[in-house]
Amino acid sequence: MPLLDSYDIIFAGGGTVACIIAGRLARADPSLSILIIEAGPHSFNLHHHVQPARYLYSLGQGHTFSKHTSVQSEVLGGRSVCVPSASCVGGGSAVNFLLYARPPASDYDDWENLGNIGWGAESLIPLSKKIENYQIPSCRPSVHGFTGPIRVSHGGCDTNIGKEFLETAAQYDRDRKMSTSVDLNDFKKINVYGPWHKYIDSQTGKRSDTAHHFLYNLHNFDLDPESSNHKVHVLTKRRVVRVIFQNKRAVGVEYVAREDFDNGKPQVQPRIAYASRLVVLSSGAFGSPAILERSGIGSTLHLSQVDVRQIVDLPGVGENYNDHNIGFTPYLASEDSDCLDGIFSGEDKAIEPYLKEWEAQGSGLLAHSSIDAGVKLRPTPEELEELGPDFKQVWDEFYAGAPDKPVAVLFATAGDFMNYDAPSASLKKFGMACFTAYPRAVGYTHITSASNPWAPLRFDPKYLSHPADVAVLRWCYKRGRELARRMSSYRGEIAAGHPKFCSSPPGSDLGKSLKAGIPASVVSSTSGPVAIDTPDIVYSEEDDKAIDDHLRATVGTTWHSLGTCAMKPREAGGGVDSRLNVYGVVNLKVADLSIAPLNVGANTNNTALTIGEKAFLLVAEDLGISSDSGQR
Ligand SMILES: Cc1cc2nc3c(=O)[nH]c(=O)nc-3n(C[C@H](O)[C@H](O)[C@H](O)COP(=O)(O)OP(=O)(O)OC[C@H]3O[C@@H](n4cnc5c(N)ncnc54)[C@H](O)[C@@H]3O)c2cc1C
Repeated sequence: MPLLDSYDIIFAGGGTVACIIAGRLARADPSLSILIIEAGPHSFNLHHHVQPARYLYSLGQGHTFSKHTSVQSEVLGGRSVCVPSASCVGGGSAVNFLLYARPPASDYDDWENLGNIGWGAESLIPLSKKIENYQIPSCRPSVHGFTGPIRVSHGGCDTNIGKEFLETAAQYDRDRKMSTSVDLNDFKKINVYGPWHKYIDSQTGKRSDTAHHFLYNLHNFDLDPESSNHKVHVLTKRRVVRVIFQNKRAVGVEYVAREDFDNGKPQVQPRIAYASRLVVLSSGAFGSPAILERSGIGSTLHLSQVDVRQIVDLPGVGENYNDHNIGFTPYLASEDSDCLDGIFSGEDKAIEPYLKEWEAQGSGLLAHSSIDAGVKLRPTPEELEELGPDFKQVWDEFYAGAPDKPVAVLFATAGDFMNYDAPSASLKKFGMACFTAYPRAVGYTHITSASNPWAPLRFDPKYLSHPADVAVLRWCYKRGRELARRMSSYRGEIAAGHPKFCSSPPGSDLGKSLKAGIPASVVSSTSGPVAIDTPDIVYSEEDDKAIDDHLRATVGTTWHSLGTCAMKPREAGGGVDSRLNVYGVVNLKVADLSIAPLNVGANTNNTALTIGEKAFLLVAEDLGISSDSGQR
């Protein structure tokens, strides 16, 4: 069935969520004609998608990403930050760092409490089980699924960095537990160090994404929409400009290819595809609000600034931008450490040693994400003191009554994500990565052009503009550092990736004033770790300031953008109702992470997968299709 002008359903965006809904709909009702218009290329069987450990190299190359540069931020010292979002079929699920993480159950209950009936934990946890094929032995069946399409395993091997992180935590952090068999993703566990699993198929060692497990495996699916025998067509490398309405009823979309544009101006007429039953915006937290604004749905102020005629006044569109704020800290590692820096470089000669094992058995470092172990942290009463008054107020208002919510998530990384230079080629690198689970600062994203979907967005994530967000990352830096310097692989710190401390070595006046504690100064090299019972480093006020300055100079995205077409009441700034219908028009839904009304305390892919399953049920119900037949 070659390309048509008219379809039953059109998806604007072919990312994580879209592939789930389209794949399930196509199975539920094979007579449905579906068009997916995706900004990026296909990802089918390409090694930079399916071989897990290549993700960091792909991010550096940028071919399957859109980069969003923020306005300059005063609190970040005038710095702009760059937040890439996925741009390929499969979206984030096809390019992300593969970490399997589920939020605390109370996050979904918070969504429901905003008036979104059917979006609480009781409704969503079964969907999170439905989508997964959990391949970890000895788990609690009640919270996991074993027959869904998305594979979850520990990956191709256990790194010694991950093991040491857990061993060190067990001995050093007496306030928390450690267990090598704990399930950290049971929707409630916090303050236990344990293994961290990944979206990797344990049998093949391949990435488990929604493009391969929902779309590319449809019977008779063809990458070329012109020669396809299937009724699901995917048009790649095109962007949806706007939704076409007739009397506020969505009847199709206008789309363009990049080459149709020159100097920001269309050189050829944009094309239109019609949808007789439904248009679904699934373009992610940057893409979906931008399409709505170009379609005339948004705030009067923002639309008038770009000369778009308003058809629905919806001030919440593009607001409520949420992400997590991350800090990566690099350490030197012993020669025998299992680190992924070589693979991260993307060089064939560095990948070659791992290729055969991956091809033959689906195992080894190529079937890895570099993260084996982590912890969802909540502070003890003493640590709460240390976090200070800015955070205490947030604690009282937000965390104290929600015992399953972590304040931050801390991982050890078997490799250095920031690629700092090591002083000696014989040394390897590992890292500590920590992100704030619920940053208080919330940003925005708005269009700057009425018609050019490649024009930069006016965007500010507002990182660290709330003092509590700085306090959490400062605390995490110190915690990660204490753990790192006790790990057997530790060989020192890479100064360029640490704060510029002013404390002097012990013996100096300042050292004495620190009550003979260990001063904060960076240890550039050492022959090994400190003993477990070594006193903690003592930080002066100046040292804390140095950490804060460092955080402001380096804090970045966790690639977890969400919330910009929030599912909440219209008068509270909502973009969609709890059936995902855009307010003020008909036949138009948004289905992706932009609908999340509040942040979640975890990496966000699992929430996107769950939204995909929920959205499928809603769409199927609206279209009168039995959702049972969409199961496999
Ligand atoms: C680098 C990176 C690392 C990450 N690591 C992890 C991790 O380890 N674990 C985890 O749980 N989560 C991780 N995430 C987050 C997670 O992958 C995302 O939250 C999730 O995939 C978002 O799903 P979505 O469907 O909302 O959007 P996406 O999957 O981003 O899909 C949106 C799609 O819409 C397309 N699009 C945008 N605008 C248009 C337009 N105008 N017309 C047509 N198409 C358009 C885009 O090209 C994209 O393919 C990571 C994300 C990234 C980017």
